[in-house]
Amino acid sequence: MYRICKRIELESGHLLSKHPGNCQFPHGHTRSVEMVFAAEELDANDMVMDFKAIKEMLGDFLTRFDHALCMNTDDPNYETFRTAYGDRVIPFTSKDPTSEVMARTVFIQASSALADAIEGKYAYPVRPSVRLERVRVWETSSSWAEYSAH
Ligand SMILES: Nc1nc2c(c(=O)[nH]1)N=C([C@H](O)[C@H](O)COP(=O)(O)OP(=O)(O)OP(=O)(O)O)CN2
Repeated sequence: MYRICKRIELESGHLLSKHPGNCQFPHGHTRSVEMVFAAEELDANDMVMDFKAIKEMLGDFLTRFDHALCMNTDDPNYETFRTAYGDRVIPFTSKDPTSEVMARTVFIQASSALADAIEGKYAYPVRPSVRLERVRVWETSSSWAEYSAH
């Protein structure tokens, strides 16, 4: 099995409304998002898929999180922040934007983008045999969360 990983870095703010400690207050992280794709065999270019394909598929989606604030829509201040900062406040419906929740959010988007890429909707071709293995979100240099299909 061959595996490749593309890492994208984001300056990302959030607050964890349910957290008992300091994480309930707005704060920021330099997050790394790692996306791992796998295939049994390499393609005609001796790749699982081109790294550039991953950026093409997911770059715009992830850029939305850069210099943005992720918030639980149940937070009592959500509407105030949203009114002040518009789409720079990214809603998480009744969930805290923990690393675990963000990893699952990116995984779902990456699964959908991979299906589109296999159908030929992007410039870089991707074979049907390529699969998304997991998404890992680094919150700090010592903490990460991962989401995978199994
Ligand atoms: N399972 C999770 N636990 C925590 C999350 C999370 O997303 N998932 N998030 C936080 C906070 O956002 C916090 O900013 C990060 O916590 P932590 O890794 O403890 O950060 P520190 O910089 O304080 O880490 P140290 O290694 O202790 O310096 C909290 N928990």
